Amino acid sequence: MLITVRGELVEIPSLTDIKQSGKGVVREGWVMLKEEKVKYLPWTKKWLVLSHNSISIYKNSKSDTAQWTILLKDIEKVERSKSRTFCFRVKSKTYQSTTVFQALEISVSNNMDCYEWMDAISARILSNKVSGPMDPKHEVHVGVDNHGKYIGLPKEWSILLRSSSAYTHDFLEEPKSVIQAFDGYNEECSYQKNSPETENQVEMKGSIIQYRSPVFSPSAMSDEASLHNSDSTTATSSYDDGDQLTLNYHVSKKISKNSSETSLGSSNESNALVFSANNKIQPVPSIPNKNDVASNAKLTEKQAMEILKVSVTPKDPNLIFSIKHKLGQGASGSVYLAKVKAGNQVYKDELVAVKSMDLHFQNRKELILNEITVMRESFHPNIVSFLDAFLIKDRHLWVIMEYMNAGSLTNIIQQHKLTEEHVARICLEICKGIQHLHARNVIHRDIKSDNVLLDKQGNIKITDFGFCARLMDRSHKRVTMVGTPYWMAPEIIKQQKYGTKVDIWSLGIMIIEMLENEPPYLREDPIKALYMIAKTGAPSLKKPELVSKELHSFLNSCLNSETIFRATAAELLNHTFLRRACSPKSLIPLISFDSVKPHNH
Ligand SMILES: Nc1ncnc2c1ncn2[C@@H]1O[C@H](COP(=O)(O)OP(=O)(O)OP(=O)(O)O)[C@@H](O)[C@H]1O
Repeated sequence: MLITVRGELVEIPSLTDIKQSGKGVVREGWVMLKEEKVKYLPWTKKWLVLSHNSISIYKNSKSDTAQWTILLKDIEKVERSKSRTFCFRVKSKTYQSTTVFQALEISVSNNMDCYEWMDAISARILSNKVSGPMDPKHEVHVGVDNHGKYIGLPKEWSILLRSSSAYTHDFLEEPKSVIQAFDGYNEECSYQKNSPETENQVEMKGSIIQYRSPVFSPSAMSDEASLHNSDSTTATSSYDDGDQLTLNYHVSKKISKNSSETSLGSSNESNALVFSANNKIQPVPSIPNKNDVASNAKLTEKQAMEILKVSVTPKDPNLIFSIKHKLGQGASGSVYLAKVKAGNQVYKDELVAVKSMDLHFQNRKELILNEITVMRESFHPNIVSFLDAFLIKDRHLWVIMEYMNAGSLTNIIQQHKLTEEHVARICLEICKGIQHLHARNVIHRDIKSDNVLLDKQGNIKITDFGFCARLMDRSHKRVTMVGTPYWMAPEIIKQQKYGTKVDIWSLGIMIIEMLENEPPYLREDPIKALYMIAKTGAPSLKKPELVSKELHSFLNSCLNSETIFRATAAELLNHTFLRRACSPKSLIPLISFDSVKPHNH
């Protein structure tokens, strides 16, 4: 079908075409909708279909011809709306032409459905803004010529380096260190395109530049919606209040070592980092091999799904929990605050945190298994407890965790000046959690303030086990480059064999965060930060004179480039500095602020 959009003829495929095309339907279901400006028009029930490049409105699920199609590239933003319960607004870019609507209000059956529609549309809007190359292949061999210049750098790396302050005399003086940091990125390139997340990224064996999925602020509704048929979920859920939602794009660049390892079933390890918009970097998970996860087998996607299916509780979580609002957005999904519905005796807490992941958009399902397995097995007062997991329609995985009602240590660091007694308490609790993991030969690999959560009683716990690795035994070492660059130990960056002590280095960096509000080199480009860590080793404090001897000594025990001289968690627990720890109660003034405001990006 041809329609006119801003004077241009645009071909709109029929629903049969969309379904038969390789990309297919991303999401479809019944909605109530109306055009915002046209007040007198009633809400009408329509069949909404999201494809990779458009949203189409059909009379019902059997109609083949769209009544209306909106190209995603014409959408300016997606935000929560208070016009109706479980409602969101799709706002088009302002055009002169009257052929394009200004804003569509879409109401669905429950809060989660609303978020999932918004997330799905937003991810697609982003992927329509950034399109990656299709299927190029080439060999990349990086080297240094006689004049000290790089030769053979992948184009993406050149761009990154050129746009990076790292491409200055520092790097030009020591290109070998740069190459050492990038070592392993020199294999055959391949590009992947298959999910909102991967579609937003150019991926090759040497690097992935990823534009991360949009992040929403939390929900804004007030009462239970009347249920109308939605294909997306069948049960109702109730929610509490919240604020207006707006859509933001968090752009991130992701770098991984071996994209071949991203294919499921590979037992190799991957080097993966996400460079996020605020110059923080998040890791892209490595494919677990036989030492990761509990499983000793190479997992295909199908096998991972089979294991997931038997690992979850076979119930509809919507009948047990009501979603209140969004707490935050992670790389693999969104985290919501949820209330356990009345009459449920299974969960002792009234409030829980729900991490919801759309498996359709997860091409590394083993990592989710990794997270669930380690959390489930790591029951400890300093590790966020796993409570349950559910799978909705074999697609939406809900991981239920204990709710940490004071948010992350990052929030606290940003709002308060911590005393050494506070720092000692936090280190003591985190060391206990790390020791518990290390005693089980588990390396967390992503210790940082973002992954330390607190509650209002002053309890401190480690979370985010997506990147952890299990060693065969304590003498076993790994080489995978996983972590968040600013917190990464030099041996990981240099691709040397490493063990549990990488977590101790990251703890040292987290102490610097607590003292100076941010880790060293945060203001540098991630690539330069990697280089600086590899080159400099232990970073210096900005104002060492303000720090006690005990804390200096503790920090030095963590931040020793020579791993044999770096302390173990057990050794740190005996360090005199930790004897200065304040009581958990003394942390309460730090968390009395509204630290867990609904997610508001
Ligand atoms: N148990 C919890 N209680 C309270 N807030 C939580 C809990 N778990 C996560 N959050 C919050 O939700 C947000 C996203 O968490 P998540 O673990 O998904 O983030 P991430 O580590 O960035 O993502 P990913 O694990 O997908 O890479 C964070 O801001 C975190 O503080």
